[in-house]
Amino acid sequence: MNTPILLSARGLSRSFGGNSAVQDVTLELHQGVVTALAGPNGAGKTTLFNLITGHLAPDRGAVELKGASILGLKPHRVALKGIARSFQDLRLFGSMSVYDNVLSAIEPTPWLWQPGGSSGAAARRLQVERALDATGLAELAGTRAIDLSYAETKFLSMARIIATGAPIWLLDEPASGLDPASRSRFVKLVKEATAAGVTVCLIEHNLDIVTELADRIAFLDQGRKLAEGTPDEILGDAKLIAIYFGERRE
Ligand SMILES: Nc1ncnc2c1ncn2[C@@H]1O[C@H](COP(=O)(O)OP(=O)(O)OP(=O)(O)O)[C@@H](O)[C@H]1O
Repeated sequence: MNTPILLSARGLSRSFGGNSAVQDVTLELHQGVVTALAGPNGAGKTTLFNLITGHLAPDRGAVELKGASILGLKPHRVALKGIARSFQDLRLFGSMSVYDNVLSAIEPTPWLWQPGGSSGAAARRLQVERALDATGLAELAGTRAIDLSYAETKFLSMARIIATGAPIWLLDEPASGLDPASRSRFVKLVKEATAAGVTVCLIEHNLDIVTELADRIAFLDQGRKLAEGTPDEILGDAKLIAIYFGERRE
């Protein structure tokens, strides 16, 4: 990898009771690079995100952003440092409009990263409008989130991330359940962001999307990182593919 390491997680471990959800996992995210976390259900992918973003505390390990530890920071502090994330359950405000859902991600409260730190109301409106344009939601700005289609809610979740201007995106199954046309739009959106320098780590089960988007794949199984490499290396490894599909069919 030729670009600098932005985010580095080293030796992360976390157990729940006797269940080792994440065991000694090391992951480095390089600037502008798309890294996919792949692996069967229960492999530890979402837990790894939670350990990086401060939603869970690791039993062991380190997390550094540009060489400075962010371990122990609360999730909103991690977000303020420019690490935006999405959730499988999206966490939208159902009774609020599309516009307000996005605006709430960048209100001048200390819970999300503010590019420049001092953007005024007009600048925030512009950020919201740009994020809605980028995600194709501009015409739905006044619609309540609860009235959106499934695909539209997924793009609204992306719009909330885009509006923050955060340079690092951690996306948890952002394209799951999308129809082919929406999937293509999603792929284009991520490609545009990475072309502009955004660093992306995504959890994704759809191997077509992984192949299209990922520069690197980290493959997890039962809490351990079994392998990391290019999509060709990982998806061409018969043993890993057997683990992936074998476990998912159980
Ligand atoms: N808060 C929790 N309490 C107890 N066990 C948990 C908790 N969070 C995760 N686990 C367990 O940790 C393991 C890893 O779960 P995790 O959700 O990280 O896997 P995953 O790879 O993201 O799976 P999926 O692809 O199904 O989303 C699983 O065995 C899960 O049941």
